[in-house]
Order: sequence, then C-alpha cells, then structure tokens
Amino acid sequence: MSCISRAVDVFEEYDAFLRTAHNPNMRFILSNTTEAGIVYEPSSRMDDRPPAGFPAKLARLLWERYQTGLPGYIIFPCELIADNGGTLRDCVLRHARDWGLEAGFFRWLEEENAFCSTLVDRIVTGYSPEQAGAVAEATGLEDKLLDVAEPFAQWIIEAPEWVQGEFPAEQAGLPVRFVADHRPYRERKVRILNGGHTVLTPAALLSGHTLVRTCMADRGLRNFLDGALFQEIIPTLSLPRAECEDFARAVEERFDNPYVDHRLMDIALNSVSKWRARVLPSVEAFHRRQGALPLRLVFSFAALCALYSRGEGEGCPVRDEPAVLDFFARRQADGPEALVAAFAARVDFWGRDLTELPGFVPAAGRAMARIRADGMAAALEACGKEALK
Ligand SMILES: NC(=O)c1ccc[n+]([C@@H]2O[C@H](COP(=O)([O-])OP(=O)(O)OC[C@H]3O[C@@H](n4cnc5c(N)ncnc54)[C@H](O)[C@@H]3O)[C@@H](O)[C@H]2O)c1
Ligand SMILES: O=P(O)(O)OC[C@@H](O)[C@@H](O)[C@H](O)[C@H](O)CO
Repeated sequence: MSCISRAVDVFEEYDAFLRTAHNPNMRFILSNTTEAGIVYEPSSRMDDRPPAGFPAKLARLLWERYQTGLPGYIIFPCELIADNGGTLRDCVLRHARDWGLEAGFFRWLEEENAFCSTLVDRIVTGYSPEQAGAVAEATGLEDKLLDVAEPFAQWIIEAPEWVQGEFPAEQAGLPVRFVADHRPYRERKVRILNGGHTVLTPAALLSGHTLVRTCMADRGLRNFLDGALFQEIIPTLSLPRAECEDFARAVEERFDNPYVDHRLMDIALNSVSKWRARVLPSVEAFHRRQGALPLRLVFSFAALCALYSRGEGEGCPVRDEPAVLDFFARRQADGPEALVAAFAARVDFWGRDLTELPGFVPAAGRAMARIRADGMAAALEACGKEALK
C-alpha cells in the first residue's frame, strides 16, 4: 500500500487532526465507519477532545475549516446505509445546531460542501496468517494494511455534475459511476448481493460449509440461491429485469471465485439486523405484488432461527446483539413452530410483527420443523419443490 502518506489518530493527536482543516489541498473526505458509525450522539459537545461519534468529529472539523475561509469539502461516505450522504449531513447539522453555531456556518455548509451518497460494491475478505506470510516472503515487506479483495469493484456516486469534474475517477479508468439517483443501484446490490449472502449463510452453515465459494458447487444450496435471486428477489426490484438478472449472474460468479475465501461466519455476524434490512423488504414487496409468500426467503428465516437455536458445541457460536442472543438462550426448549412464532413476533428485531404477514409463521414453522427432523439437504429439496407448485 503506497498511496497513504500519513495517518493522524484523532484520539491521540487531536490538534493535528484539527490542523488538517487548514490544508488548502485537502478537498475530499471519505468515511467507512460501518453502519454503526453514522449516528447522532446527543452527548457530543463541541469542546470534547474529540467529540463522540464520527459525524460530531466531522462537524467539528467542518467548523474549523469554515473559520479558515478556505473552500469546503467533497464528502463521500461509503457506509452501507440508505442515503449515506444525506444521513451524514443531517447528523452534522444536528450537532451544529446543538452547539449553537452561527448562521454563516450553515450557509457555508450548504453552499460550499457536497455530501454525496455513494455505494461501494466489492467483496473484501481480510486475510489469513498464511496469506500474509506468503506476501511477506514474496515482497520482503511486512504490510500492515494488507487485505484481500476480488477483482470486481464498483463505486456508485450520486453527486452534482461539478463534483465529477473535480473527481474524474472514471477518466482515470477506475470503476466509478456517477449517477443521478443512487437508490435503485443500492436496492439492487443490497437485495441481490447482500440479501443473497444473508439468505444463503444459515442454510450453508447448517449444511457444514465454512466458505461461500464451496456452496456454489453444492447443488441443493445453488438451486436454493438461484430460486431466491431469480424468482423471489429480482421480481421486486425497480431496475429493468434484464439488468438485474445480469447483475445476479455476475454475483453468483463472484461468489464462485476460487481465490476468495469469504467466511460464512463473518457474513453471519448480526444476521438478524441484516435479514431485516437486506431480505425482509423483498419478502414484503413480493407479498404485496404477488399476494403470495416467497417461500425460499421464508425458508431463510427458518434457517436463521435453526442456526441461532443450535445447541452449544454445535459449530461456532453466532455473534449478534445481546437481545437476540438472550431470546434464543431463553427458548432452548421450544419446538420449531413456537420458536418461529415468538421470533417473528419480535417487533424490536424486525420493525414490525411478522406474525401479521398472512401464512408467514406456518410456512416458516414447517420449514424449521423439516430442518430439525430431516436435515438441511432434505429440507432445501422440499422447499424447492413447494416453491415450484
Ligand atoms: N467488507 C466488505 O466486503 C465491504 C464491501 C462493501 C461495503 N462495505 C461496507 O463498508 C463498511 C466498512 O466495512 P469493513 O468491512 O471495512 O469493516 P471493518 O470493521 O473492517 O472496518 C471498519 C472500521 O471503521 C472503524 N470505525 C468504527 N466506528 C467508527 C467511528 N464511529 N468513527 C470512526 N471509525 C470508526 C473501525 O475501527 C474499523 O477500523 C461497512 O459499512 C460495510 O457494509 C464492506
Ligand atoms: O460486510 P457486511 O458484514 O455488512 O456484509 C457481508 C457481505 O454481504 C458484504 O461484505 C459484501 O461482501 C459486500 O457488501 C460486497 O460489496
């Protein structure tokens, strides 16, 4: 990694962090603080060193910049949340209002800064000690910023035209695409790629797989994923069907990359909020449009429930919010139907009561009973047959 000239630790070197606002060459700010990073922290104060939370730190930096009289920034958040640019701007504005900053700052913020919503698509898996050793041996260098990524990459940026002029990444041959509205691309990527991961992962772990790529050669899992993507997710998307199908085919090829070891347990982290954000919207849209349930997506809910209710010692422990882990710890004796019904009723997990979705609980309960009684392979086959009826 040779493109990074220096790093400033905002906790250890707060003054140096603020001094970066005085650098006239600094024009772009990128963030990638995970979905949890773009949050408004009501306790953040302007004179905290540093204020808590990423948006408050950014608000403080912007205030510093404003005072210098230099032009503002072009800000590219990369976190996988809806409208990351607008959400980040809203958090910054709330902090600025809390801190009672002057009216001129708000005008400068709106007129001289661009908060662009962006969407990054690249499978980045981290590396194993063996891979790090091999790179160190080949290069003679120990690279602490080492990472492993697939060759595919796409960065969708929604920005005013003048931003494209200042950031001509497309002309530099980079996989960047400027669009007028990032939302359909986000919907397609989150529902097909991330949704595909979330749908596949519990079934795959319960089939004994540890990596995404080996699932693609497992006929039962591959048929399940195909059916979920092409029959149940794509019909709910707003971009043209052919474009979505091309994207889904490319995603399956990416999952099949023999050089990428994407660990299913990594994808499984916080599966409940992922299922809510990445799969539930497809279930709801399918139900609205077709008046029926997408049975493979419902099956993925049952498989998630089966994975999380697995006894201790049966594979790696799942990692999720304490409320989720507590729910399953208290319900170890439940049968499949009762467990699925109680899980579906948790409005705090799903943002709504899923037992109100007609047929959802009986279908998921049946699927989970099959998974427990007959094993994952047989349950997947039964699901495929039922979905084709
Ligand atoms: N890994 C991927 O394949 C991939 C691909 C596309 C998009 N993304 C998105 O990129 C984001 C980051 O993913 P990642 O895999 O790099 O995660 P990561 O956990 O490897 O890295 C996140 C970094 O953000 C830092 N961070 C967390 N909270 C912060 C805060 N409040 N302020 C400043 N820094 C903070 C963490 O210390 C960590 O270094 C996520 O939103 C993810 O959805 C990831
Ligand atoms: O990174 P997460 O844990 O939010 O989600 C797991 C994967 O779905 C994700 O990392 C994808 O590989 C990535 O979003 C591809 O662009």
